[in-house]
Amino acid sequence: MTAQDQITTTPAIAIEHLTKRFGESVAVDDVNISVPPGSFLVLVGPSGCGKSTLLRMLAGLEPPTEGQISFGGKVVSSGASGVQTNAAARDAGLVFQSYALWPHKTVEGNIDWPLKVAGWSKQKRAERTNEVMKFLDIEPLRNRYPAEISGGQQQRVAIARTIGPRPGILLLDEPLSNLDAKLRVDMRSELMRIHRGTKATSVYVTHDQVEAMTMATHVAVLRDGRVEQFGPPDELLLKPQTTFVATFLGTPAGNLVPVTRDGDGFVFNGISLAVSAIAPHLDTAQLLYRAQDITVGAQDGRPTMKATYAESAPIAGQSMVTCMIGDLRVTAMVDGCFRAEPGAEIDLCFLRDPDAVFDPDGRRVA
Ligand SMILES: Nc1ncnc2c1ncn2[C@@H]1O[C@H](COP(=O)(O)OP(=O)(O)OP(=O)(O)O)[C@@H](O)[C@H]1O
Repeated sequence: MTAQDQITTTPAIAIEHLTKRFGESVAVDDVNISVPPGSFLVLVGPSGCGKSTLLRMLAGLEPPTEGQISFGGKVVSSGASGVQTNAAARDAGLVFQSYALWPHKTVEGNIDWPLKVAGWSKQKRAERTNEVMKFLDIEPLRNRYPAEISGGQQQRVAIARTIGPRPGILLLDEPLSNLDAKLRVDMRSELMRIHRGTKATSVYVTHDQVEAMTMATHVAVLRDGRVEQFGPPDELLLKPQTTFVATFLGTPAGNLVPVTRDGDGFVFNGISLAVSAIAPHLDTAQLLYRAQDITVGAQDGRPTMKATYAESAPIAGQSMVTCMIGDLRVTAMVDGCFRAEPGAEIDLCFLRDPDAVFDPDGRRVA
């Protein structure tokens, strides 16, 4: 069952045939995504793939050229009919990469302002401001100005300001990218707590696949404005439908080995890696091997080939070893600490059959 099939209730967000053109260039190209209420949808992909443009259309900051967006069954943007509910009336809160706090307002003033604009009474505003400051652990900062608090604290204030009016949809555009590595990891857990606490449906843009895989209930991998694959994170990781997804997701990313049919086998570098029966209709293919399915050192009965050692990095008690077979970069895993002289010849052993087989165009065939 795909993520799409699981939607039995009205989707919180339904994106249908959504396209955005800027002159001749297509930033978002016929995107279709639906998610149920309470989902954490992550839009992930390389720079320029259209993530921010898609989020800006969800926020009502950019009208679509074609297609439509519905929130809870109500159309909020439509290229055809010209419906374009303005940003403030969408029940959606937006958190940017740059926190954009009002510099002349205190922390409390920043959080209070959107409530005031929305017409909340003074007492209700005070109650809600205190509640979100407590929720985000920023009460002691209430009288400070943005310039007097750290980047991580500013980010918390920006989030508090956005969730204050209780938006049904939370839109987050690379909100952690200005934070250092440790704070990013802490804030990831924090954002998930906030997501659960607010019960909002969240859409989160990132180019960091680790962030995507940790936080998402649903992931859309974007490439050149199109959805390459959409589904729960595990489905994308375990069953990538294209070589792009297979090599974009996962830590370390999967290895793709180009092979050619030779008799009964698919051969790379003169060594038969798999029986050609796994893709009988193909003369050439690309085989996916996870890093953990390749190691250093020959083993009986398993295909082994010579490679040139490049580098290694420790990862959770293992070494992630990078080496070259001709022009092909391969990542393997070795238990414990492994180092060699860069340029040294090592044996690489393929421990298991390939995880997936792709045709020359990058589509999964097995
Ligand atoms: N206002 C605009 N006018 C013209 N082209 C634009 C405009 N905004 C975005 N684009 C183009 O649309 C494409 C998608 O841009 P977008 O910012 O959505 O990508 P992104 O995936 O968010 O990238 P990044 O991760 O680098 O922020 C890019 O080719 C970009 O140059």
